Amino acid sequence: MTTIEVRGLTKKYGPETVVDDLSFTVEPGQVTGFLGPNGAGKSTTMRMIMGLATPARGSVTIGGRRYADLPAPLTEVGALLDAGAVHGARRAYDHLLALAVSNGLPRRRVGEVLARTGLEGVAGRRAGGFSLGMRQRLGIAAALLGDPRVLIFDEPVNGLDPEGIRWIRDFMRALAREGRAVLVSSHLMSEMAQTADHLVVVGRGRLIADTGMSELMRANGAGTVLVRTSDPGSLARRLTAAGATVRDGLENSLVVSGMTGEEIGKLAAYHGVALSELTPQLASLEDAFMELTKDSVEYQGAA
Ligand SMILES: Nc1ncnc2c1ncn2[C@@H]1O[C@H](COP(=O)(O)OP(=O)(O)OP(=O)(O)O)[C@@H](O)[C@H]1O
Repeated sequence: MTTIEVRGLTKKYGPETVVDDLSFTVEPGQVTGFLGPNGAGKSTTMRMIMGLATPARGSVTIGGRRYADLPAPLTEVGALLDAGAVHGARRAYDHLLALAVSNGLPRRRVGEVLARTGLEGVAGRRAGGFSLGMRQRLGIAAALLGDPRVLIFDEPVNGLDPEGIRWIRDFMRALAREGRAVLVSSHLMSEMAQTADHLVVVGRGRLIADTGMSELMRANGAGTVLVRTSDPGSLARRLTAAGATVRDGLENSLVVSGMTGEEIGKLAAYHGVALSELTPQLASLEDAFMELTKDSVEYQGAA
């Protein structure tokens, strides 16, 4: 099983320390969200993992070896760092074929990754005419060419429409289910809450938190569901009898923990109770992130 081990990683640009003594591990079989405000050092860290920037101190290894020491890097680690990096005049198929050939990978991988990313239909089209979503898919196809155990994605959903976001999210989860180690950066907690199993939070280049998503949810009261109905009293009794914890919310609502929205909906339907609202609460998680990173946001907006 291949992991990424980041140990004491430090990077300076001039007098600025942009990554500061950072240590964390990216485990296989899960999506690790790399979260932090703009300028926190996420891209720089990812570039150091991929051997594209040199650390001032510290080390990064993939399966125990530095990127530069990997005999066939594309078969160990794939990365999507900049979706715009494809030559616009190149056809998608040719772009992938050139990468495969120059890295000693079998030609059949091109067809396989085009199929996996849903690009077969546009394989003969020039990348310059691709939408952002298609360019992202092409970048992901390139990252998958060597069938690597480790994948790194820098802000992959930035600028995508909801369907594109959904596709990338599901794709990352599928890659993790296959046992791969997936590291994905974002500056949005709401995005990570729906994608990541584990979170590494950074601010001003420093580690702020390294935690399981579910632990963070529990610690911050997320995972509760807001429920509204015309007879909250009787629904509260039924929910409590079913094992949930219920407290009164604002304006006659109930705040329920210990049951998912789906379970609450089914229970209400079973008892013939009409619900006017059923909303999973993520806000407290967003608040927790703001609180964690408030001292490390570079440009504070005026309140
Ligand atoms: N090549 C470079 N030369 C000088 N400074 C740089 C360079 N690359 C990044 N920086 C600076 O390093 C800091 C961290 O940038 P980085 O892009 O790693 O952050 P980030 O967390 O990925 O944020 P974003 O989401 O905005 O890309 C920023 O202050 C940035 O201006």
